[in-house]
Amino acid sequence: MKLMNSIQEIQSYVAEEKKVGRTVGFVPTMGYLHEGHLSLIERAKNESDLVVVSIFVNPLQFGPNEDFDRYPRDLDRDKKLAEEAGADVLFVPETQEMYPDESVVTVSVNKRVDALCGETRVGHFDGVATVLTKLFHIVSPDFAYFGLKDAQQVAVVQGLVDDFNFPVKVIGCETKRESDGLAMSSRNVYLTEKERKEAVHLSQSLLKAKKWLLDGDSGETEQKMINYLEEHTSGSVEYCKILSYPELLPPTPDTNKLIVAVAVKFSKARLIDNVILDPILLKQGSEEETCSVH
Ligand SMILES: Nc1ncnc2c1ncn2[C@@H]1O[C@H](COP(=O)(O)OP(=O)(O)OP(=O)(O)O)[C@@H](O)[C@H]1O
Ligand SMILES: CC(C)(CO)[C@@H](O)C(=O)[O-]
Ligand code: BAL
Repeated sequence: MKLMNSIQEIQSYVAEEKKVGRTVGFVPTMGYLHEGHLSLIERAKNESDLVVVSIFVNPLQFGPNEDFDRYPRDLDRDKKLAEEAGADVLFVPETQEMYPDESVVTVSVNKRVDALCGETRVGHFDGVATVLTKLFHIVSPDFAYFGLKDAQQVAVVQGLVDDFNFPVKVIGCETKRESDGLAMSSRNVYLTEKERKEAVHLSQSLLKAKKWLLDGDSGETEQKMINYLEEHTSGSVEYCKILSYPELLPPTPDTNKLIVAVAVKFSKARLIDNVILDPILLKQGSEEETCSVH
């Protein structure tokens, strides 16, 4: 695996590879890799000739009171894990390399950002869209892999790619979970022992929501989820929402994909999770196809 820090170096390397007909799979990350990230790298390896992984903790997507400064970092461990999973190039730019001018031109997204994390982390998706616009130009991927744990990010990035005609296929990949159902996340390391035990209730609330949706409407189910999470965790519930996916609008009888999404703030970690459901299969009670939580 080649480690690259310079934009010019990776751009020329990828250009040479593409000249000889190799396809490029890209996995953008903020590092502190876990099995969720590794599953994206492994999938990219199966589907493309050259796998590029980036590690960049993007300051533009963090709010002023968020955890940019203490975001977990361990480059030596990441190098080893990325290589073992099949990365060919690990791109790790410094902030100065990505944003040499303080007054960087930013991308502003207005689609699929008025709900969920877009509503509570104002400006977050502008930061994500800005860094991905740069990274897509730098890496020129044919395929870009994203985890559905961040389902809103997948929806927003798909909108960006469609509307700005990026020649890249966005691939949303299933959420990897710990054995008790907790979605893997770099931020899980911030949880205290007690919070780690409580955190299982995020995925449990999604499973319960499936049952509650059969008995009641989405408004009632959202309230039941809030009550459940308030009862079973010490965290503060930021949202429990049921919306259409990927549009992220209130569901109607014609909605053919629903997302049930939660965000809970613990003392040092804000965790999110979701499940994407097919309302018709939900009514028919097909467990397997309606829920990817377990
Ligand atoms: N459990 C998971 N399963 C599959 N993909 C994941 C998982 N967790 C993160 N990813 C994906 O990995 C990519 C990089 O994410 P990132 O580096 O922010 O990791 P993270 O664990 O989501 O971190 P954070 O705790 O900051 O949310 C994103 O596309 C993200 O959706
Ligand atoms: C896609 C991404 C790497 C952009 O900084 C980040 O939002 C993430 O890790 O999900
Ligand atoms: N995986 C999401 C990136 C963020 O929380 O900023």
